[in-house]
Amino acid sequence: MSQQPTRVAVLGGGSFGTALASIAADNGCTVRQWLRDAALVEEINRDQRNSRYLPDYAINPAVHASTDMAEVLDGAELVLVAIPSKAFREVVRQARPYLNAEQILVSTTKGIQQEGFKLMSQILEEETGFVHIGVLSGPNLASEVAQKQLTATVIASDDDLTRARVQSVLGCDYFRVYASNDRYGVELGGALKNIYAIAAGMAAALGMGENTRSMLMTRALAEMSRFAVEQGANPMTFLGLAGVGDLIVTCSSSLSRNYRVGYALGEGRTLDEAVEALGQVAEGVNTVRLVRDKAHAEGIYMPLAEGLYQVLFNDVPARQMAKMLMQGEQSSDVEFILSREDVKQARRREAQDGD
Ligand SMILES: NC(=O)c1ccc[n+]([C@@H]2O[C@H](COP(=O)([O-])OP(=O)(O)OC[C@H]3O[C@@H](n4cnc5c(N)ncnc54)[C@H](O)[C@@H]3O)[C@@H](O)[C@H]2O)c1
Ligand SMILES: O=P(O)(O)OC[C@H](O)CO
Repeated sequence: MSQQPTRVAVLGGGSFGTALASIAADNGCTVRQWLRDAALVEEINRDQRNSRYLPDYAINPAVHASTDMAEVLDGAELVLVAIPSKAFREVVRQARPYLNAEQILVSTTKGIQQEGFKLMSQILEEETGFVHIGVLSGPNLASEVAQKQLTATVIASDDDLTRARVQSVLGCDYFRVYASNDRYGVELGGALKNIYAIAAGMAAALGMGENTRSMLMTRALAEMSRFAVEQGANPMTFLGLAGVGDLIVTCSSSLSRNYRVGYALGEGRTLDEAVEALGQVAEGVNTVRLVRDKAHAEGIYMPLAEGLYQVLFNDVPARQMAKMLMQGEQSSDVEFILSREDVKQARRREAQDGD
């Protein structure tokens, strides 16, 4: 008996949503994509192009786009939500009347909601109360995924059906889907790395070298893991694709929007100019503010996030901030091996001995 193709709905007509819709269609799924822009819908259905977000890429003709949420969600077994964090809850609310508890809902969005410091899968949970909820995150520059460059990602969920279904719908010979049950850690990794990608873009524009980039990325990983542990995530997740993997690609590539915002700032543009020139969402701009405020409130040591916040929102020149960061505490390399407190104590003793 032949199996029916899986019915997949993608909410969002941006670059990542479009790339994922095409993968699912390549895998033989029945795919519908929801967009609010009628002209783009027409273009996708007529020309198999998304000239606004993925201009150079031919979309699988089996992807059917629509502005009609009811039509897109009708019969969908898997729903991928690829909407920027600012509009995420609003779109899930629009979708809610057409969703049912049998469906699998997966967020692909790497951002944080200001109210309550909520991650996107928590919003899916709050708005629906469903059990089949997951997060897709990893080193996944949409345009490379669309070009079928060999890529890997992570599906994170404590629901094994969600993990297995996403692996079968999206996994193919150029896109590998690894599984995790640390949904919170995977999702936090995806959101946090955007902060450091802005800093890396800025460092590149300022002509800083490869040693600097390596230091920045490695200390970013230490900072992200420190924050994650304080929030109750498993720090081991940060050794995987959704942690260090995504950090590497986003801090290294001018295809990253966050990196590009940082680069523009490093060239001397204002934040408003940098964001406007990008014309798309760089989630890290908002995330740095939220994470910095939370770190402040909870006494978590995050010098890089603090420094970037000062550059972005308090007009501190990036070079001056880099200098200040180099004069900060010389602490432990890997805090899970040698604690920051042990390093501090040794330095205090050394200072006393020197007196
Ligand atoms: N682009 C990537 O390389 C990539 C890769 C992995 C994950 N992501 C994550 O996926 C999320 C979505 O990314 P993307 O690149 O597909 O998005 P995008 O920024 O390219 O586009 C977002 C889409 O959402 C739509 N949208 C925005 N506000 C809306 C609203 N109020 N109502 C309805 N639609 C709205 C836009 O019209 C657009 O179609 C991002 O937040 C990002 O963190 C992106
Ligand atoms: O373009 P960015 O900076 O949103 O990054 C895209 C993806 O998150 C990379 O994995």
